Amino acid sequence: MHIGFLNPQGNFDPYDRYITEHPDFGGQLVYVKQLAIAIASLGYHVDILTRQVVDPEWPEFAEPFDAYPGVANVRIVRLPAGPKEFLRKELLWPYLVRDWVPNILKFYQDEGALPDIMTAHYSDGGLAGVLIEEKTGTPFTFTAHSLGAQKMDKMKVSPDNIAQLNEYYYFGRRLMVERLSMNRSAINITNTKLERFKQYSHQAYRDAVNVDDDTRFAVIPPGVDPALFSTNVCAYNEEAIYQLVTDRIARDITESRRDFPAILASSRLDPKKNLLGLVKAFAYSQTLQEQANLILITAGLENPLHEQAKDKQTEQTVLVPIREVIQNHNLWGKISAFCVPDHPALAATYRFLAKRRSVFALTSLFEPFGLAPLEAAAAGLPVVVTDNSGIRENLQEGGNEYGVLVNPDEPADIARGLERLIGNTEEWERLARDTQYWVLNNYTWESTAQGYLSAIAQILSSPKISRRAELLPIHPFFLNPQLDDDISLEELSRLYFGD
Ligand SMILES: O=c1ccn([C@@H]2O[C@H](COP(=O)(O)OP(=O)(O)O[C@H]3O[C@H](CO)[C@@H](O)[C@H](O)[C@H]3O)[C@@H](O)[C@H]2O)c(=O)[nH]1
Ligand SMILES: O=P(O)(O)OC[C@H]1O[C@](O)(CO)[C@@H](O)[C@@H]1O
Repeated sequence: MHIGFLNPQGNFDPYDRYITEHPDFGGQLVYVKQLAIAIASLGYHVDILTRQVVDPEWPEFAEPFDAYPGVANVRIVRLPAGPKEFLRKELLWPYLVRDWVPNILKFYQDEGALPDIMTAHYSDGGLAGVLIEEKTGTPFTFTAHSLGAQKMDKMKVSPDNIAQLNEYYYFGRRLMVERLSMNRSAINITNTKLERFKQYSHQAYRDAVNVDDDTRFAVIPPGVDPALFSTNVCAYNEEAIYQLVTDRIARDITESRRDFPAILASSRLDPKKNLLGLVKAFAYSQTLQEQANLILITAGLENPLHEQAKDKQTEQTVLVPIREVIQNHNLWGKISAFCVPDHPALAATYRFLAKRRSVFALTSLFEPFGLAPLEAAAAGLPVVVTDNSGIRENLQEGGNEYGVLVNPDEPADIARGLERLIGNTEEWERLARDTQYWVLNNYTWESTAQGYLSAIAQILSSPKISRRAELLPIHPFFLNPQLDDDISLEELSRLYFGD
């Protein structure tokens, strides 16, 4: 069997140099890479279809074909879409319609056959899935990873700010495509039940899919790579990374505090990750400040507390407010922020900081799932996690507790969660040990791959007609993108706020 993965944004670098640096590298790309490799290792042919980027800033993404070293059966296929240079994911829509999808069809026409099925990732992959199926009948699964309506909720989109936010995020296009993708996919794949029942039943997706219909959903949890994230492995540059972290701490933290445990977060600089809430929690709690430093590992910037983000929106919505809290509460010397070069380095950083009983925090305003706390726990850190996340249902599996849940909107509650672990050796050791064991034994990419393969087998053996409710029409903008036809603010408001 031949499976295509539709994933236009970000890119796939065989050596993972950019996972912790690239602005559009996040959980989804880790997920697609690991899943593709796991499926291929079970004997299937996989193509990861992505966008060709010819850009001196990201030179590794220019070649049309690539592969992961030592991995058979996975091709990375890069096809042009619009301008040559890297574009953030929100700007890709028209180029996917005009170039990327036609280029995919041409590529397979030249090869003689299309894949048997596509797996589409995120709304942009979903659009390609919809258009390819419309033209060729090739079915697709849809994995949203993160839905626009929840992002809008947490950004507090209102009639007053919707126009301004839509200019940057293109929420109209995103919601419209998400509705189409969940409506027309053969199966929607979610990380958790909560994602299926709660996130997909947002009113913005009404009439697109019935969340109670078991034939339309498969809940398949993601995995963690134990060759990277565990306490029993060493990164190729383990000692060098320990030195890098020591140097960054020495650069930012007052001398007498440099050996303190860390409250550690690692994420993209996106407002939804709520690093601001974490900084506020640290500012709120004298207990935390007396016993720990706050360390923020953020993609792309060497010195985020002092260096401007490349993107104005990121600077204004994430970094400026964080610096204000630090300034107003006199937290300089207690906070460090930096980036690490790659995923092995991130794992090494976790191991280094676990030795001093640090705690990992993911305080996102909302998080569809959250690979980051799974990775941190696998590398030996206990985790404090937003209760507005898909992973929360897993953290409390079978009456157990594998992490401390906190309300991301309440800095005092985040502080309470952290205080349970910082300086509390017994509790720290219990949670670090139990959570690591649980993650490494339950979250494997092989079982994610098995979940996809059984969903795919079901799709390929069932008659097409039974897979769908009423089909939603494809909006004209996604057939031939003309600005005049773009999803209007009225359409977006109707979708999001209801009639
Ligand atoms: O500065 C950085 C940059 C990247 N990473 C890595 O990026 C990934 C982050 O993944 P995740 O925590 O899952 O967040 P997102 O990038 O936002 O991923 C989306 O897709 C994931 C897979 O479906 C879901 O788990 C998320 O909830 C969803 O928001 C992890 O592998 C991290 O190691 C960092 O930790 N720090
Ligand atoms: O915050 P959003 O827009 O929902 O996007 C989440 C997505 O962003 C990325 O982290 C980076 O583009 C993807 O890996 C992930 O699926």
